[in-house]
Amino acid sequence: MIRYFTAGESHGPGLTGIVEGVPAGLEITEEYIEQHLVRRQKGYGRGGRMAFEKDHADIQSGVRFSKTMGAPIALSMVNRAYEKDDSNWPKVMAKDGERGDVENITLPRPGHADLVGLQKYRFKDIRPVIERSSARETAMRVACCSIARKFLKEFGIEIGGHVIQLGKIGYNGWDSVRKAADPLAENGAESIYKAADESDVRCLDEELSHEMREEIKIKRKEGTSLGGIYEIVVTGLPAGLGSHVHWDRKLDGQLAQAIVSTQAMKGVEIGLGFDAGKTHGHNVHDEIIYENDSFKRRTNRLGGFEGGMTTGMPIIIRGVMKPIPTMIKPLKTADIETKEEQDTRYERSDVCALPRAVVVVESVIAPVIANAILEKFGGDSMSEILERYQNEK
Ligand SMILES: Cc1cc2nc3c(=O)[nH]c(=O)nc-3n(C[C@H](O)[C@H](O)[C@H](O)COP(=O)(O)O)c2cc1C
Ligand SMILES: C=C(O[C@@H]1CC(C(=O)O)=C[C@@H](OP(=O)(O)O)[C@H]1O)C(=O)O
Repeated sequence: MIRYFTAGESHGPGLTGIVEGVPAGLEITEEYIEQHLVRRQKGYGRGGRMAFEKDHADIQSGVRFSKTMGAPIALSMVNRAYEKDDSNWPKVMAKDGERGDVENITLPRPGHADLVGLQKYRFKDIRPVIERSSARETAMRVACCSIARKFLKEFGIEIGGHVIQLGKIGYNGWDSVRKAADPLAENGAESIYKAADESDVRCLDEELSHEMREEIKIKRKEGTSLGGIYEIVVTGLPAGLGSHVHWDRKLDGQLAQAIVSTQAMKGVEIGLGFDAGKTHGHNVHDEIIYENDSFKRRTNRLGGFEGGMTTGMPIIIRGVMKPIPTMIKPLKTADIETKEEQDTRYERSDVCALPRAVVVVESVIAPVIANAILEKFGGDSMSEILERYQNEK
């Protein structure tokens, strides 16, 4: 079973990741990981920080001559924000010594982890909460999960995501999204992300991309922020990953958990999702056919899942990201020291991180699916698992 841990503060010296349970013999390089790190940094609506961070994960252990050894893989990444010549962060984030004149942050931002994190850990300063709740952590998540993504690729399983709604701009219903994404998915879901990456808002539709960009411009000027909805497609799956027999073995539920555990994610839908509740059964269930020696579904409105198991059709899963909590135009908040009403204080922030978040969500679902493969076809080395996969799938 693949597990990963991340450590590190947003403005500390760097981020650390440990990925445990990766079988021996998987080819992995820093260059492979970096391509997804670079993708995560790109997107219209990003804030100033992404202009100078150059995310790169150093492989510290577990890999020899570009192949995994079955041992834990340790990754490390520097925060350029900390290292810059004019940086105050070594002083603010010092691991020892006296606090000196480092100010307390006392104005919690509604929608961020600030107030509850402070209440929970009994801090008098919001800084420690900001540092760990920040989506800076997603840089290391992407690095760790890219290894699982590479594992899946060895089985022909590909993941690709795209933006389908940004604020009020988006596709006109399920069929119009399918028209844009499904022809690409026929060549594997990576075709979806490669096409979406051509757009700086990660939308497959040129006209919508333009409107989304304009919407970000407007909302930035207004001093507010935006979220939206994305769709992730996974292709090349065998039928029967996950299980119907117990709640925590249902793969669709596990994927939802991975997505909602990502900063700012507020919901998940699978296939038609919430729209399935607005129509009748004949518009929802996918008829079964037998074609080219295997069972298939005539349509894929249930997004590749029945009974918590993959049907063998592509997984289609969507998530919603709320608008960014840090905004130029203030909201009201209460100072944690004086308890007086105040305007929130603005610090550098993304206006819309949705295009970047697509890469994070593509990544966080990879270990979940990789573990379903390991559960069914498991082994200690890639050759052993691939052998079983070929014989048994
Ligand atoms: C890729 C990405 C970038 C983000 N950038 C910012 C940001 O610049 N400013 C901000 O206030 N929140 C940003 N967020 C959202 C916060 O991290 C998130 O709202 C916060 O951690 C609270 O957690 P919750 O929204 O899951 O409740 C970002 C989220 C993601 C996924
Ligand atoms: C650093 C990243 O995202 C950060 C996520 C984030 C937040 O509050 O979640 C706040 C911002 O941090 P800063 O104030 O240092 O600019 C973003 O830049 C990143 O994605 O690598």
